Amino acid sequence: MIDPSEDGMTEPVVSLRGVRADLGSRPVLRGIDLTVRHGEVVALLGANGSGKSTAVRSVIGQVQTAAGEIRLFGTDRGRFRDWHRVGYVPQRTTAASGVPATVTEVVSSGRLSRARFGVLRKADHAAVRRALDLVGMADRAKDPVDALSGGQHQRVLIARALASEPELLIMDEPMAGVDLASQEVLAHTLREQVSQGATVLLVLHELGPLEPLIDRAVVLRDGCVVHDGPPPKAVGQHALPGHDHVHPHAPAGAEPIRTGLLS
Ligand SMILES: Nc1ncnc2c1ncn2[C@@H]1O[C@H](COP(=O)(O)OP(=O)(O)OP(=O)(O)O)[C@@H](O)[C@H]1O
Repeated sequence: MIDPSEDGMTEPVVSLRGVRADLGSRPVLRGIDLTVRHGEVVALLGANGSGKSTAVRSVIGQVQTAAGEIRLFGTDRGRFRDWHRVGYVPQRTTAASGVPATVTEVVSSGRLSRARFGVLRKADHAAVRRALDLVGMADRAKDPVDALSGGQHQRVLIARALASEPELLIMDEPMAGVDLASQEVLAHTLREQVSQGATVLLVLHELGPLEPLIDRAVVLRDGCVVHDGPPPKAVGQHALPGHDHVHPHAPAGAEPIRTGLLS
């Protein structure tokens, strides 16, 4: 029988094997394995400080790893150069504040990885407009990002990631601090991307409105993977719209694997 892992077509889009990372001399990732296959939507869940952001930041090379192997589209991360194939939405910060950039300028910066010699051409400007349209921000194109609400700002960061028309989207808590209207726009945008074949790795605190999109959940605790499989049901139900909290303990009688995964 042919081992599908040896078939180039089924090479995972993201693969981490035994990845360890230390931050400030403290072990934050303690040997994690994570695989995201073509077209999959994988949620990385876990309590505060469990290592979710560190894991995705190690994938895009923002965190140095102490051991293990990371591959992107089958290539060792150290040798990977096709960064236009990857769209990254960082955990929302106040990065925009004080920066006198317009919405279009911010989104255009996400297209530079595709632009030849760093010059945006007609097709690039069209891709930027498409990305703005996708997140419903075309009418704010000329506004300074400083003038936007938190949810609108997040939409702009997502448009920036989409501007390079990436095959892999990595998002760190895209729904955090985002108003309901923007959450719906983001869920819709993500649905569109997924229906067009995008592969998605999402850091989430709770599944929330993205729950129907999630194929698999990987749960971290103290820098280790404690669950890799179907999204934890108990958590999912509580994370549906109308539930803005996650119970620290699963109800009595719940399957052990689902108990307190996020606590
Ligand atoms: N630059 C750093 N230096 C030292 N420790 C760090 C640094 N960045 C993160 N940490 C620590 O590493 C641990 C994991 O952080 P990380 O941000 O990956 O967790 P997380 O699961 O994404 O948490 P959250 O849900 O709060 O974002 C935390 O204890 C955090 O305090």
